[in-house]
Amino acid sequence: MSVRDALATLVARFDLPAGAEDALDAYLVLLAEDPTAPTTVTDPRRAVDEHIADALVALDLDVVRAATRVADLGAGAGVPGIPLAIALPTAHVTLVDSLERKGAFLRRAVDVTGVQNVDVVVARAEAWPAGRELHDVILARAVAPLGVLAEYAAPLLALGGSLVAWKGQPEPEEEADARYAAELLGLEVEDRRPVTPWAGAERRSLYVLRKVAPTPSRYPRREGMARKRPLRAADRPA
Ligand SMILES: C[S@@+](CC[C@H](N)C(=O)[O-])C[C@H]1O[C@@H](n2cnc3c(N)ncnc32)[C@H](O)[C@@H]1O
Repeated sequence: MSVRDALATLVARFDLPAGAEDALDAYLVLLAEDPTAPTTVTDPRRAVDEHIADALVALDLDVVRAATRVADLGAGAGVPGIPLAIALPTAHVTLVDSLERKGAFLRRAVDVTGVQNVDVVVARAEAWPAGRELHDVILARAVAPLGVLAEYAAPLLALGGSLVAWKGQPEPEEEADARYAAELLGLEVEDRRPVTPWAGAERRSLYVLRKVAPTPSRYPRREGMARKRPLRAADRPA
């Protein structure tokens, strides 16, 4: 199947708005042609599956379809935030990455796709106070273990909002740590949805952690701590 045919299939599968196919195609061209693109998946046919379909599969979740204020933490080359911003033109999407060179690429991606509902923030997720409690959905793919993501996301979510995290097959320990972190942060692990973004994709799931209580103001801990000293189930007081 050609790249255009594969994109047209995704447009139909996810009922994407007018103009989405051209915008996604422009994004694929940028990934393929910009030598600074921060991804190893630059071949457009592979990128349709591994970037575009993998991002859009989150539209299977009602919380994502209904989102109005979204942030993609550790957006890198723009996945999943750019494809989802194209799919959800009435949502505002903030792409957050800690590195300026990623921010520069993300700004180019916003330009070439023509998306109007996106802004780019260069900051660490845990050092972005302006984002606190603003979001109904936080997205994260390939950024950190689930418990660490919970600490990044919880303060940024409004009550009732959800962290949606792309995961392969986490070890039971990662899941146990995430459940413990969630308890401390005011989150609840609500769903682990197996997904098949493209034919043949294996062992992929979306975790949904909903914010059910205010996050204590001591979170996030200071920059780098969530990663360096993650909240662990093994440290649960007896
Ligand atoms: C492996 S890349 C994944 C990029 C993209 N989400 C994807 O799936 O293709 C991880 C990205 O997260 C960023 N990152 C790591 N820790 C971060 C943090 N605490 N806050 C913001 N960005 C972070 C890195 O700079 C990098 O661009």
